Amino acid sequence: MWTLKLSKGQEPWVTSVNNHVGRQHWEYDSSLGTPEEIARIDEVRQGFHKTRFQTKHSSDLIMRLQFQRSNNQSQGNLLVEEEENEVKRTLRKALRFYSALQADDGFWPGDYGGPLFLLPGLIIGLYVTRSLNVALSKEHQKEIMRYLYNHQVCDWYYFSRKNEDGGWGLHIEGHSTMFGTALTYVTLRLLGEGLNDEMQKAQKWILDRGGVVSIPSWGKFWLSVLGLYEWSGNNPLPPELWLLPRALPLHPGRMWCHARMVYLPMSYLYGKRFVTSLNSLVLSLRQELYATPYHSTDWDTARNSCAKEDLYYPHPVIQDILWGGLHKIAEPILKQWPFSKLRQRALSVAKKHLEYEDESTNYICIGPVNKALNMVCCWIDDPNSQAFSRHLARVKDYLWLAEDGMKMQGYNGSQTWDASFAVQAILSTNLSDEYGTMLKKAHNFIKNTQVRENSSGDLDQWYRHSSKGGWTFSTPDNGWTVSDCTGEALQAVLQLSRCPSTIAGEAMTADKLYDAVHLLLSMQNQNGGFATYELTRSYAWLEMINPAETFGDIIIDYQYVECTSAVIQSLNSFMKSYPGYRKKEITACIAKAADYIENIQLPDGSWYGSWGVCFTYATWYAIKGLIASGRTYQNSYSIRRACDFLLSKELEHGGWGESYLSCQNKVYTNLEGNRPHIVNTAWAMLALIAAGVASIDPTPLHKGAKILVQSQCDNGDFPQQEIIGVFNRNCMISYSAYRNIFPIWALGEYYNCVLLQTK
Ligand SMILES: CC(C)=CCC[C@@H](C)[C@H]1CC[C@@]2(C)C3=C(CC[C@]12C)[C@@]1(C)CC[C@H](O)C(C)(C)[C@@H]1CC3
Repeated sequence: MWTLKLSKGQEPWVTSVNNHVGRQHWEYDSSLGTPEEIARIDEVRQGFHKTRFQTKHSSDLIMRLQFQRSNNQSQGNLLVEEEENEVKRTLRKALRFYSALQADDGFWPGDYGGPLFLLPGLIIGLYVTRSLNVALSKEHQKEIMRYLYNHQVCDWYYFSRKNEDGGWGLHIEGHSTMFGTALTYVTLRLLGEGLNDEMQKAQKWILDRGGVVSIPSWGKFWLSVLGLYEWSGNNPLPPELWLLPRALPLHPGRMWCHARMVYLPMSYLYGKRFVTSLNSLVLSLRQELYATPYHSTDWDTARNSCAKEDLYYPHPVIQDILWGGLHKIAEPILKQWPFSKLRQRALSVAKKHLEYEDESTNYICIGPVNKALNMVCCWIDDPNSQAFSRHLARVKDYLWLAEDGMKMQGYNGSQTWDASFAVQAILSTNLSDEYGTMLKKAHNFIKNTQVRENSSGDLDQWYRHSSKGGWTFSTPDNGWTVSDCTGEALQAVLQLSRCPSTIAGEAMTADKLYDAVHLLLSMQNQNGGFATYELTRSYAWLEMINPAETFGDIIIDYQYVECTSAVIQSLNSFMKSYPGYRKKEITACIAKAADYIENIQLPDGSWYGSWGVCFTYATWYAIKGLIASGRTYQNSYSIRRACDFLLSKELEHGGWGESYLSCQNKVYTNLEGNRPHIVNTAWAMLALIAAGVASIDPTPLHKGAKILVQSQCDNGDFPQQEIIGVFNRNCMISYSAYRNIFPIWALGEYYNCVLLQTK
């Protein structure tokens, strides 16, 4: 049976800065599990499979079953009094349930899946490094295949295009794309699948669109490594960019760290034109995926071809001219002596940066894409290297098992982020006396996950911002601190520090809080806004050279309303506890940040959300930020317009429900059938309550609360609904903890700030 291992890292090659606290990974042990337990797991798997075309999001049930089995002592008052208020009863049940899902080390493990282009990168990476069976047991491979088949788009689902599907999307809820379909097809073939019915449908999907030549650039890249596509059919990814002066706007050191860290190993492999040795499977795939014979493909035209299903960000002409020039003029020159020396030099500089990233993240890497790529880079240099072994040992940190199978997550988890929200949600209920143990544990977790030191060496040389005092999204072993992750964690520990230590445990010491504040203050941009991991280092017009057709806004680290608001809220909270510390700077920072938020408000009163779906998420953040900066409903036109926007989107029968289409189309879109979504409902309610709308008319809040109360499951859990996270405009990602955290938070605020106040 599968078990989820928490905060464990005793195996060789795995290093940690905090003794592995927060690490989560799955292991299979055939000797574990009673027949009943195994049958129950099969049952939830079948349940997902049966309804997979209607409910595309899994509900993280295998983990829930494990917690149920381990009989985790749930807390709180088990005797729910008959006459108790319905909202309070819902909250008690919800907290009791959620406390039973908490790990001993204080975090809430969970599924961070959603994108479908991540597993193929890993499987191709493991295949070319001949490590598929080393890193993944047969059981892993079985669950991975279960996952992939479970998320194949059904042919009868899209009635209008009967018998036309069988592909895979960019993410679990999306329409079929060449990127998803071709890479998943290849993945299944590498895992040993033959041309069964499902595979034939997928193959037809690909061939009907002219074959794999029109896969987007990241797909072309992976296929080239595998020998399924020629390097000459890729646009150049010159490692020489790393040799340019930093003053140039397009220097990689000035890009968004995710783009920088993905294009770094890509340029290394491109510079080396690495291709795995061809074998019969690869040769067969060359026949299966191309509509015309492989060797007659026009690779030059293929460089710029992209299937219409995948095209989210079409290349501007200037990009085609740029790549064309580099491809036709620069690349041939760089192959000739003495210019080839330049390439060698660029490759060795790139390798140094790769090593730095690997080491400063304990081989986790900043994300799932460069994780797989860096691993391949280490292997091609030395298959027996320590570095490669250390990479293999961290593969499991990205894999998650649920009833839909085993997936590759978007990060090595969302541990710190979820724990920080969870604390704020629990505190909002005012039931903390009953849930002290849960809070104490979470408090310890957040204290244990603060990043204590900057990454090594001269930060500037490695294009790193400082990280001391910050928090990452996942664990400190990942090393990359984020502005809003730091903001949310700081708010959580500050709120906890105001609770009696008998309930919440010892407060964090002032010096550590100062470190966090210091870091946050160093991250504010000229215009007042905050970006994600670093300062904005270059210009938005550089987006012109974004080569990834499927993602928008990836080239630089832009400022975001979410990040800006989280920082305002945390600094404001800090000022309450430490009014004298860097007061002038903090006050100025908050005022400027609030102006930034106001400046980017959209004409309809909303804000566009970049990391959650979508206008409801960002508008919640914006309102909270503006309120924390001292503005009020009464004195701020901006807040009033924002509230009007949210009120105008409430559904007829109460609640809010926003579709992921809002993110890609940038237009507010209800979920199909105008259904409410508990997480959107909670965000909207939290925003309206914070703005004080209840004192004007509490009816919309009563209606929202009713939706939340009615949605609760008998055991205190809440249902998993549509996918609620997003990145780079077009790809969706799961936030599995939100279904518990946000209804608790919104009902907590509702109970204390609306019901009790209007009694
Ligand atoms: C296009 C590429 C490189 C794909 C790999 C996926 C990453 C880029 C995604 C996966 C998780 C992800 C959505 C994340 C974020 C950035 C983009 C990430 C890292 C951040 C840190 C941005 C700031 C956000 O407020 C928040 C903290 C919620 C997220 C967390 C996850």
